[in-house]
Amino acid sequence: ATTTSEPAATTAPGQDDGTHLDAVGALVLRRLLLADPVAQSKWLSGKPIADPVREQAVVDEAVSLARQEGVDPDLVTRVVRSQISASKVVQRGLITSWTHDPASAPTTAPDLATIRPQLDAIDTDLVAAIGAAQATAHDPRCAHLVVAERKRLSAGLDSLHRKGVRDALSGFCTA
Ligand SMILES: O=C(O)C(=O)C[C@]1(C(=O)O)C=C[C@@H](O)C=C1
Repeated sequence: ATTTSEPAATTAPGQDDGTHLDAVGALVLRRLLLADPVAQSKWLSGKPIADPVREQAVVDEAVSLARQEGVDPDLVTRVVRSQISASKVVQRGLITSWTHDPASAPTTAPDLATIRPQLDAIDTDLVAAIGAAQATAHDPRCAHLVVAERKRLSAGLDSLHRKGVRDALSGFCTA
C-alpha cells in the first residue's frame, strides 16, 4: 500500500503534495457554487430541484469521458453522483430559507440553460482531475487527506455550503 512516496507535512496548504486533491477540490467548489444560480432559476421558474433525466445524462457523459481517458468509471460515477447530491442539498437549503423569508429570495436569475453548460465544462475537467488523483482515492490516508482538503475549501463558506462541500467530497475515497 505504499504506492505514494511523497514526504509528509513538507508542503504548504494548496501546494502540490502529490495527491492531486487540490485540483479536484477547486473544481468541486466551483461546481457547488453554481448550485446558487441553479436554485435561483428554479425558485423563479418553479421547476423541481431534482431532474432525474438530467442527472443520468450528467453521469453518462462523465462515465463516457472516463472510459475514453482511462479513468476508473466507478470512481467517476461515485464522485459525480456526490456532486449532484451536494448541489441538491444546497439548492434545498436555499429554497427553504427563501420560503421562510421571502424578502431574501432572488427576483432575477440566470437561465438554467446558461448554467448547465458551465456545469458540463467543470465535469469535463473534473473527470481529468479525478484521473490524476486516482491513486489518492485508494491511498490508506485518503479520508485524512480529504478532511484536510475539505477544511481548506470550507474557509469562508456558510454552514450550508460547508455541508455541501462535505457531501461533494464524500464519494472520493475507495475504502
Ligand atoms: O441541472 C440541474 O437542474 C441541476 O439542478 C444541477 C444538477 C447537477 O448537479 O448536475 C443537480 C440536480 C438535478 O437533479 C440535476 C442536475
